[in-house]
Amino acid sequence: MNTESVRTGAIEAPEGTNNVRVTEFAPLPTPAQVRAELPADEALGYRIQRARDEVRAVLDGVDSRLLVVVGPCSIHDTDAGLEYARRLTELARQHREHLLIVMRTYFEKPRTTVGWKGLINDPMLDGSHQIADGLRAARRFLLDVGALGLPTATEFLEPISPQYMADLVSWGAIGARTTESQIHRQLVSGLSMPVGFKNGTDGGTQVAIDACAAASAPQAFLGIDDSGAAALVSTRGNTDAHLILRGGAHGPNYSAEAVAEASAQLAAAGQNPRVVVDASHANSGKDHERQRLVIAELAERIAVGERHIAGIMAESFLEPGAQKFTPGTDDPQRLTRGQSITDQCMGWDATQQQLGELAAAVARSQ
Ligand SMILES: O=C[C@H](O)[C@H](O)COP(=O)(O)O
Ligand SMILES: C=C(OP(=O)(O)O)C(=O)O
Repeated sequence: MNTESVRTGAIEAPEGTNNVRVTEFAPLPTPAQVRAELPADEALGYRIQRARDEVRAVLDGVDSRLLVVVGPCSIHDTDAGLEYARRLTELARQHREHLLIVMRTYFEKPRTTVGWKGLINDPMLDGSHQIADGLRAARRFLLDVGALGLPTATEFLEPISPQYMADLVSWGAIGARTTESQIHRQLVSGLSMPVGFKNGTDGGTQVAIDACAAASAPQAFLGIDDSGAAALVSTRGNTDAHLILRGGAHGPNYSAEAVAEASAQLAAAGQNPRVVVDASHANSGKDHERQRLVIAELAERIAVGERHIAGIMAESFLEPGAQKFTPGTDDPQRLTRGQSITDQCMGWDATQQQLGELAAAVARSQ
């Protein structure tokens, strides 16, 4: 049936009603297969458990350090990503008394409209969508970063991929575009690590506070199990859900007043009043130079005793800024090494300096 046959009343031979717009179903390896191919050893498992406990302690204010979730907007080149991880490992050691540094290892990108959707979705960066390879590449990268002793952070964008790699992640995020989604709230209720919900793209914090309440409750929903089979998933609830302030359509929300207001809203809702502040996204107008100013202001406030800020997020890579990249149009071989192909990032020198300032601020506050 098409609009012409509706207009004329002509009856066409039925083509079936199922999956009319699907062009292909390509089987993927199961989560159990990928985890068996790329296993985590016992020592790494122990370190991940410990890092999750430390993140929880910082979020709860039991550990007086500052959580710092820092790294590229997205991982598109695992070799450059690993070079960044090695450098960050050194900084994490240097500042371990004051900062708990967790590396952003983001493999799934939500897009405002269309664009490259991350290493899992398109690991060849050419629109070929070799997702089986993407899942393996993401897992391998997490293992390599884990082997350096650096904890990892990622955004969970949909409910299938976590089965392939969430065992290697110490801190998770739900993005501004999906915080209101019941699917994501249910997912978080079963995730093993602390997870932050971003405020909405309009700047609204209530959706994220509602998300924390939904995620902390036990849930039952449709998912997949280790063998990739559809399953009824029943969860205990994630009591480590928290709020991330990332600014919104009406501007930033990292001011002392905005943080205090969000914190009071959280407390009134019975949620953790301590928040993570994202120095990037709408808090910096997606301008990497502005992240520096945001972090400098937050450091000053932390130094003089502001207690509602449990953590800071920043986007950073080897080179400053970002380069325009469209899969299928631009040549991945011509990309500048170590520079973001999604949001603008601080370069390495600025990153070193900003983390130093944050560590000094925490030291002054203690
Ligand atoms: O952090 C990533 C981006 O802000 C988000 O994925 C949206 O990006 P886009 O507006 O370029 O699609
Ligand atoms: C997509 C991200 O952020 P937001 O959801 O705040 O836009 C991100 O942190 O990569």
